[in-house]
Amino acid sequence: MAQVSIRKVVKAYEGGVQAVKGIDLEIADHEFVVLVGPSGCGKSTTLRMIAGLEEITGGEIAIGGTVVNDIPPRDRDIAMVFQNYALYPHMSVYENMAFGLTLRKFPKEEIKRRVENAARILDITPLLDRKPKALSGGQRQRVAMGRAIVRDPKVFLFDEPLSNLDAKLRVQMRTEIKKVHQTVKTTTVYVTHDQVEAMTLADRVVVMNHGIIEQVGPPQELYHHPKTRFVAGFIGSPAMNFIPARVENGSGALRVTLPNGITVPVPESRTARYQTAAGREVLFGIRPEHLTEVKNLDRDNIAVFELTPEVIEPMGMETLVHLWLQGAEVCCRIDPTTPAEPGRPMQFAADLNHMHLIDPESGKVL
Ligand SMILES: Nc1ncnc2c1ncn2[C@@H]1O[C@H](COP(=O)(O)OP(=O)(O)OP(=O)(O)O)[C@@H](O)[C@H]1O
Repeated sequence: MAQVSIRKVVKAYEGGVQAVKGIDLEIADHEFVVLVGPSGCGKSTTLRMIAGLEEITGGEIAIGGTVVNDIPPRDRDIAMVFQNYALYPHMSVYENMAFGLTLRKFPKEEIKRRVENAARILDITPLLDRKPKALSGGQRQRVAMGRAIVRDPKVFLFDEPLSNLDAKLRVQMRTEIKKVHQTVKTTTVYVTHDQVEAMTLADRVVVMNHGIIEQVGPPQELYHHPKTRFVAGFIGSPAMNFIPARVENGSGALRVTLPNGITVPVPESRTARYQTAAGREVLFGIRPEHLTEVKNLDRDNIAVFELTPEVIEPMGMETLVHLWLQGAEVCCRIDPTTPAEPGRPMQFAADLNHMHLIDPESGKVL
């Protein structure tokens, strides 16, 4: 049985904005699901409907098999962690973590056991007597998570919990959240606009755009097999290159022609799939990591062609090369030891096992 079921859920705000346009999603027990998408895509609204903080306009949400449409937030057996940790300033860390249980009239001993256990998981035992003002941002975030853990709810809901932290702390807390989930295994729904956070945390990523779900899948599946241009461009950093191209059928073999007379042969394994695109304009999609300097030419399905770098960005572990092909920006990832200079043409190799063709009209990956 799914722990959270979202069935044909619609949310229309007053004034007619349809923030969520009939989405379906089944979240399994113990699963960590991340809702990700650009600002305004409806991810927070979806989370708030699961929490009961926002009324549902249509459809139904069930938690643990019970439809909760008409059940108030406090009776939904969920715990929510927000970006502003909302700790009570006059209470100690212990009291902040215990508060929800005290309200629910848990026995003192049970409260102590749960708070101490959560403090151990989060490594904040030495902080239990402190007040929130004597804590760093990361420590406050741990206390906020502690408050959720002690409740032992069916579902954790996280709404951009790391967005107030600096870049370094974000990465640390991300690992911390993953570690906590591996320990307590509580079903989690997590909202972020950061695709790296989504990829690193999720068992399954839900990519939302304009109030709909574009694609749901494990991180690797979204990376390797995006179904739409939106997902292809959203997942991965730097983003996938989209180069205007045309599919040609020459003497039985399919090939893709790119600007500047560059031609790439379609790998045999893709011929049947792309046959219907013959004679059509497409977008040739390739990630920067699959468009590199020429090195291991023994691999199958490599196309080599000359390009002229325009901007070079050394990143330490790698170097990014930017260039423009008839207006389309193209980014390539090369080894930092490979010499590259703006204006000096060099050979690049495209790994065609990782190419994508996209219908420019529908945005669908072919
Ligand atoms: N209370 C509200 N009243 C009217 N419209 C709203 C309200 N809350 C959100 N919206 C609108 O609904 C849409 C989805 O908002 P939502 O906050 O769910 O998006 P989001 O993907 O979480 O974005 P962000 O990352 O910016 O929070 C947006 O167009 C937003 O302007």
